[in-house]
Amino acid sequence: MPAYRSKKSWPGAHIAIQGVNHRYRRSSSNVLSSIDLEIKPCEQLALVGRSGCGKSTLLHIISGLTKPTTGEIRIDGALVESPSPHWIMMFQQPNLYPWMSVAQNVGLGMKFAGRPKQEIAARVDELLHLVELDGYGGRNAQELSGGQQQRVALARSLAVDPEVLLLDEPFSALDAVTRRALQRDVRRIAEDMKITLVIVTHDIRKLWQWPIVPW
Ligand SMILES: Nc1ncnc2c1ncn2[C@@H]1O[C@H](COP(=O)(O)OP(=O)(O)OP(=O)(O)O)[C@@H](O)[C@H]1O
Repeated sequence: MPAYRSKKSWPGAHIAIQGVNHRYRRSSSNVLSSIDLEIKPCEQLALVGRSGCGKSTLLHIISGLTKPTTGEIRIDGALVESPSPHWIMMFQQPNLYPWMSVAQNVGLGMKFAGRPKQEIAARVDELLHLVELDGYGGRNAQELSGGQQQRVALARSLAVDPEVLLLDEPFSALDAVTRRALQRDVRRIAEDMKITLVIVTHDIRKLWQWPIVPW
């Protein structure tokens, strides 16, 4: 696995989940009740709980995609109020654009951010090397296997240099060997790039060597 040394001089992002309650609009009860959790800079944590207990909802709240009914999320002291390239979520489906090449998918966030073409091309090459997809840049995204597509999704997430990566069971549909390799690689990359990492799952057997917080 190629190494990547972070240029960040800081210790990584700290996440504070404070008094979070959440109730969906048409629901009669809370999905989340009084959630308090502190995640330290560069910590790598697995939240494990039964199906339907609210794990995805909590990740959506941390990422700013969903506003909690009450309570708040702070990342390095700043209130999370909306999605941001600084805190990125990866989903079970890689959600690549099938009509685009692998390189175009990986570079999309940088393109939207207005980065120059040459910088995007160099960064995409670096990231494809990091996720062990050297030479795949020109391939069509839909020609890749499920594991390779998740590697592309990982490279795309890393392209914007996030501080926090939230994994909503992104590897659960993959075979055991591929899943284990991807988890090992994402943990190694997160350590190198000083990214705080949170994964959620209802299936503890699908985790590979994570510190676990039971729900
Ligand atoms: N948009 C929504 N509107 C109403 N209810 C929702 C919505 N999204 C999720 N829920 C409900 O909230 C509860 C928690 O859902 P959530 O997806 O957070 O659970 P989970 O722990 O991630 O489950 P799983 O392990 O099966 O993925 C479920 O009962 C679900 O039906």
